[in-house]
Amino acid sequence: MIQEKKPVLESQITESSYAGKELEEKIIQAVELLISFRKQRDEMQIERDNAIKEVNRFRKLVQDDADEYCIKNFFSISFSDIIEATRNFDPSSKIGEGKFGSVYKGIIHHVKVAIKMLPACGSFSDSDFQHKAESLSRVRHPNLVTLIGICSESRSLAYEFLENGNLEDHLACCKKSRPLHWQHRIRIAVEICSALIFVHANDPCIVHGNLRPTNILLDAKFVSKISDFGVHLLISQTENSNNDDPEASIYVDPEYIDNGQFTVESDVYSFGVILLRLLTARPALGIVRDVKCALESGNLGSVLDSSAGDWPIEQAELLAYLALSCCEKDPLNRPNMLSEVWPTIEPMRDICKPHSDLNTSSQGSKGQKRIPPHFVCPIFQDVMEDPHIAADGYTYEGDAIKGWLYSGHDTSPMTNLKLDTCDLIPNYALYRAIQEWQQQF
Ligand SMILES: Nc1ncnc2c1ncn2[C@@H]1O[C@H](COP(=O)(O)OP(=O)(O)OP(=O)(O)O)[C@@H](O)[C@H]1O
Repeated sequence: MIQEKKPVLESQITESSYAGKELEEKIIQAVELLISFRKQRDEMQIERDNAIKEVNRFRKLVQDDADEYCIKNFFSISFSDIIEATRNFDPSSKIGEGKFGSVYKGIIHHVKVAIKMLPACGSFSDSDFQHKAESLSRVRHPNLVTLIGICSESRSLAYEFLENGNLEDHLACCKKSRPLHWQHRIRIAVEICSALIFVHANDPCIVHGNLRPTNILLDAKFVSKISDFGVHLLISQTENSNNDDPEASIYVDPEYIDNGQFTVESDVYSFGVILLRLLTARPALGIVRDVKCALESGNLGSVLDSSAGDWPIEQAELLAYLALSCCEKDPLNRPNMLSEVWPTIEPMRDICKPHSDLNTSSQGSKGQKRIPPHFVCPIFQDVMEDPHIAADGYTYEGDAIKGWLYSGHDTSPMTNLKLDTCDLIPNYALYRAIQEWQQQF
């Protein structure tokens, strides 16, 4: 019996010894593969570490460049410069009067500026004031009026000068201001929203706290910019509480009146009242009630400002409801700027022509200059003011690409491919080229 099974067993032994050898070889191969994978992993880790170092070095370069850019574009002004620019505070140089003091126009270091005189006797030292103002000047956005210099001695702030005055004058059609077309108004709403999202996301968060149409200024192309943001940080508490303008109080969050604290929701409230003013141009007093009544009776058209042209009723209603929700008494019931207001109003930009097409005839001649195509934002189709490079290598207007990304896109607006990163890098070279080109006209 055993003799009979012997050949079978022997062949099985031989087979298993082959199988054993095969397994051994496979194990050796697997170990070799493992060693080579480990080697590759180590090499890749080194590559990754080097790439991180490179990215950090690049980020630092960009940051240094940004700091240098801000420093170069921010200057300390002597009191004698202020006196010269305002022609010794000549009334003819005065362009406005706010709750903190007068505003003059003038030219400093060849730059046209608006000089805001703050109360001289603040509770901050000159260096504290300088430091705070410099930090504010670094917060830049195309829809914020840029603070370009200060005089600590006289507590003066020099801002970029905006040619088309404030939004209040355009809504009230005073000081020879013309009514704005509804397309302008919707764009202005989108721009204010974008700037507010930006300052609220700043670290530390900046709440405007005094948002109203006199603080929304329009540049030569009718692009709107919020002025005075952060000014309350440069003024002592007592000076800050000095607000006896009844018109201004209509824009103030009722919650602030109760607890004395400005919050992000306070700006949402003021934004709501501004939106109602853009729609109706009615006096701010009673505007919430009037628009509510008109909506309830299904007759929003009766309160819309007809001097703005034929409002698209669907969008106007959407804006009116949005504005009313911003004006809710309880801050918790107000919408979030980024997640609720922006997605509602940003798409409306599509029905508005670019600012340049809406300009009045006085800007007509500017349309004749040939615009280098790379100066034009692929999204806004307008000359860029704040060009930023995205991960797809294309340069866009900062506001446009931020809006694109904030609204949840992670693809390139040009190639439709997924972006490796949502990081944006300011394109200073292009910015300077555009500035130089614009100065030729
Ligand atoms: N950078 C600027 N460019 C052009 N005009 C400006 C500029 N800054 C201010 N002005 C003009 O001066 C006016 C007064 O400005 P200011 O900010 O002092 O006061 P306000 O906005 O009327 O009120 P508040 O003191 O509540 O801010 C503005 O409404 C605007 O017409």
